[in-house]
Amino acid sequence: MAADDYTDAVLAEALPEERAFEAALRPKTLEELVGQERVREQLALVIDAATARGRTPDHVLLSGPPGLGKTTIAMIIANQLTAPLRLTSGPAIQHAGDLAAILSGIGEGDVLFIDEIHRMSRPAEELLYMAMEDFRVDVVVGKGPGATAIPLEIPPFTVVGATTRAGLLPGPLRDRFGFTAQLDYYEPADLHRIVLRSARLLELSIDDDAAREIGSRSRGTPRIANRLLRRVRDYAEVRAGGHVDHAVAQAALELYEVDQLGLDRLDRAVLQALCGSFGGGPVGISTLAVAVGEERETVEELAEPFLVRLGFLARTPRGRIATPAAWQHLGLAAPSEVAQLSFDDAD
Ligand SMILES: Nc1ncnc2c1ncn2[C@@H]1O[C@H](COP(=O)(O)OP(=O)(O)OP(=O)(O)O)[C@@H](O)[C@H]1O
Ligand SMILES: [Mg+2]
Repeated sequence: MAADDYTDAVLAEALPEERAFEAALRPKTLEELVGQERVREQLALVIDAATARGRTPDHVLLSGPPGLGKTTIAMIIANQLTAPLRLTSGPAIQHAGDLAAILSGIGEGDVLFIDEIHRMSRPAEELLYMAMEDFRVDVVVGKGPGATAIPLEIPPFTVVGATTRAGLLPGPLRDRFGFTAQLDYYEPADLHRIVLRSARLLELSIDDDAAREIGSRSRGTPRIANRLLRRVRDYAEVRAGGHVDHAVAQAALELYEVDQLGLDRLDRAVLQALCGSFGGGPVGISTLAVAVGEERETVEELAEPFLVRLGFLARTPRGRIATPAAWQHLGLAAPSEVAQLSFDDAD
């Protein structure tokens, strides 16, 4: 079975076709942003203090898993500052010259959003942190003995960096951010509100308990909540006259093979192989991948993190094992020795 035989309903990364849809649902102000109370309050303070002083705010680093609102918050920051937003991304800045070109076009007070900032090249990183600190950089033109450094003054501006891998940022660059927001997975109550809000924007009629059901299957991730809502909407339009009640939401999610906890077909296949074929483990990840007909990377990157987060799967020095909760989720009785296992970290 190939990867695309599995549903992509619960993929945390954005699917190419959903950009416009996502853009339409993005909150535009901090007040509209659901959840993340601490981050919201801290950011409001950063923005208000800067506005009161008539200065550009500190550089902001947003870190956290895909789909939790980093791009959304970057746009909100520019919006609340009524500042022009310039967008770029780490992979687009492979040479220091790429960044110098961007910096030379910066205006006073601009917000420069650098998505996937951990993927910039090392020379570009160095140029960036000089620019962030001193608002000037030396752009080296030419090579070898004939090379000359041309100073470039940059008006005060604010960098908003986003990363799913804050640990990969070099210390000196990380230190240039005056404010770092670490985004966490959302609570079911927040996702419930996000689904209701999105339904309102989509002019979709939905019952409260249906919205809660969709939220609770969204793996703590607003992007997944919005995607599931869209699929439920399709189902409701074609099969149920457009209105989403609890039964419609449940039937649609069942059709898309997203279970009560947000596990999809691949997640369940992994758990079933682990508990069925391998008696709960321990089993190596490669063997487990072969058993579900997948690449090792697919299992490791798509299924395992969520199963570990749920406490269904543990990585031990001898291989992956199923926890008692996993057996329970599959409706199976765990062998008695599982209850006594200790869960060490494999790496
Ligand atoms: N706090 C929130 N309240 C309401 N909607 C949200 C919130 N956070 C994210 N969303 C919605 O979830 C979707 C994904 O958010 P966003 O694109 O900002 O995620 P991201 O962290 O930038 O993801 P990636 O790492 O893939 O770039 C957007 O459509 C946005 O509307
Ligand atoms: Mg983003």
